[in-house]
Amino acid sequence: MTSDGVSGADGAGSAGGAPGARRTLRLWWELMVLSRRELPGLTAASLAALAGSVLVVAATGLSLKAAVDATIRGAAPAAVAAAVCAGVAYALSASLTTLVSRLTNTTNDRLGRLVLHPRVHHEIAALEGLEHLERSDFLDRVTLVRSSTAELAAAPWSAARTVAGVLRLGVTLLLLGAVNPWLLLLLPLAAAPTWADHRGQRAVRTTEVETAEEYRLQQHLLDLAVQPATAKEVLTTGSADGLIDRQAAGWDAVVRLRAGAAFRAAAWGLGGWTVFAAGFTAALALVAHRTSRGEGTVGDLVLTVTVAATVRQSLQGVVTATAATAASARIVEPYLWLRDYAAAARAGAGGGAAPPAVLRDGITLTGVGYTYPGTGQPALADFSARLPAGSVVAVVGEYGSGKTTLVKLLAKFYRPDSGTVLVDGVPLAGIDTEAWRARSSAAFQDFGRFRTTFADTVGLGDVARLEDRAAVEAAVRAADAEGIVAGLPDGLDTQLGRELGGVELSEGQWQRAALARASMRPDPLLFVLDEPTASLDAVSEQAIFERYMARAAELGARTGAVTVIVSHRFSTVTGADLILVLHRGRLAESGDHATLMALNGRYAELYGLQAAAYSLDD
Ligand SMILES: Nc1ncnc2c1ncn2[C@@H]1O[C@H](COP(=O)(O)OP(=O)(O)OP(=O)(O)O)[C@@H](O)[C@H]1O
Repeated sequence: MTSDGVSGADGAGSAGGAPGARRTLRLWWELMVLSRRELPGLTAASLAALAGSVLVVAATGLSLKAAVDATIRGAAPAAVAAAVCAGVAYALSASLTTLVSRLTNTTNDRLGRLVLHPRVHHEIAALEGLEHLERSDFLDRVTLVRSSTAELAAAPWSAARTVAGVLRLGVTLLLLGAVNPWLLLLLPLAAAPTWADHRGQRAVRTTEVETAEEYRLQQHLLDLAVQPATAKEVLTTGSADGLIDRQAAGWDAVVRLRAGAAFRAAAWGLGGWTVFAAGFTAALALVAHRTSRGEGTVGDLVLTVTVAATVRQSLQGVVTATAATAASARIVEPYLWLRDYAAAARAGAGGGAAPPAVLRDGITLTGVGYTYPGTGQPALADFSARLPAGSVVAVVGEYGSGKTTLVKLLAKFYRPDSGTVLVDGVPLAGIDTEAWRARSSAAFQDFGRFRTTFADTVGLGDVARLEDRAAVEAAVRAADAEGIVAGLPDGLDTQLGRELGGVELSEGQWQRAALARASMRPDPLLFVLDEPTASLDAVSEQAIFERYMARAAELGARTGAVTVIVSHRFSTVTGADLILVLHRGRLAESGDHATLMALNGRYAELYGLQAAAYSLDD
């Protein structure tokens, strides 16, 4: 996937920008429908409690007025009945508010954790390639969305609570308007705190997105100092204090900016409330004055005092729900952006052709170039080579010469910026990525440490055969890892990872586990070994290479697979059918060992230097 291929993601809004109102409404609706489908009981109960909370406002005020007027008229039964109604409505109004909160929080929590969280992870996992994992705009949003799926699920409920709050406020003002139309002026004044709060929240949101990168950096620095994988180096280099100081400075900067935005939001809120409080005070004075002059009933006065008191609560409800609705854009924007990104990536993913069952001709690269996003220098430029079916191809070259980039392009982790890759004459770009991956195997130099049982850490190389003991054992043998398994307390069933109560493997043992994992697929067309022995001693290295050369020959004969071995150690790849020598992202020389030695160029020079260093013969 190229960065161009996903530029449509910007359609969801730039960093901190609000998504369009129509898209937001559509997402709210979608989430509500999802909530009703996944949690029908909870959703129905939440909606019923919300509707009830509107009705009890009118019921409280009207029954109190009726009780007072009936008392003054001397109609005792009516007064008692109205008083009972008022009491019940009042009690309900208090408990319904709490009930709405509890029900919606439970609904959101469950929908967020059980439905949305896995969905987001599936969307991310389904993305082709690695490029997105190296884009800070993508990572910023993933960080926000992953930690806030319950908040995302809460977004439509915040909107529903805003609507219910506005209805409660409307009912309240209608009752007041019936007493005196001047009291309706409270309505525009009620908008002041809502608007001010909205403005403040927008500033908070923008600051959060702006500081997300700095936040991640300080989190990374903290992790460096405390995680076992890096703690060794941190302790040896004595860099803990420096790292923690830098983390503290980063954290301080984030907190200062976020606290500043929160303070400004609070100031906006206070200003809005002051405007409303002035209007509210004037309204109460007006009604008291009119009642004292006999221009209304005592019931009107009670109704006004009671209902006016709930104006504050209703307004508070609207403000809180509006603020929560506005704040939900914090999570709605990144969620929609990620969905757009995934959709654009899927649309740009191109073809769905099946890979060939057996490779007959091979893989041909013509003029292939690739530059990592954000870097000016091409990692691979104008690269052309034919990797014949059934061959072992070695890729050698100094650090940073583009070896790993080449194998990542073959594995379809990135798409070339220029040139073509053909698999038996069919463009790799047009081959379905998942299907191609299902016919590729790879062990990378930065191999994963899967802390599962040893059997699973190997079996995950071919999920379909995860439970197939014979396949797992064969893969273990291919990676010369039987000795490791024999030394484990529960053999293949040993749990790995000390932090999970299991056994910790050495670097070389982890690498062999990764090699075994890469040997799980039975019939790959592409078999990549990127520095497969970097963590192994010289004897193991030789043994591994011999096994993999034999496996390459067997695969080559059966499926025409191309085995690509990346190595710094020239002596290990002399038996390869084809050796590609990379230099600064370009193909400097190619041929088999004898041809390259006869050429007496770069390969011969580097081979000679290494042979001297390792005291090896040609
Ligand atoms: N994810 C990345 N983002 C940006 N630049 C990268 C990335 N990966 C590699 N590069 C750059 O691309 C160039 C080629 O890197 P590559 O990893 O392909 O080289 P290599 O020959 O495999 O190196 P090594 O022998 O150290 O593994 C280097 O300059 C490297 O800095």
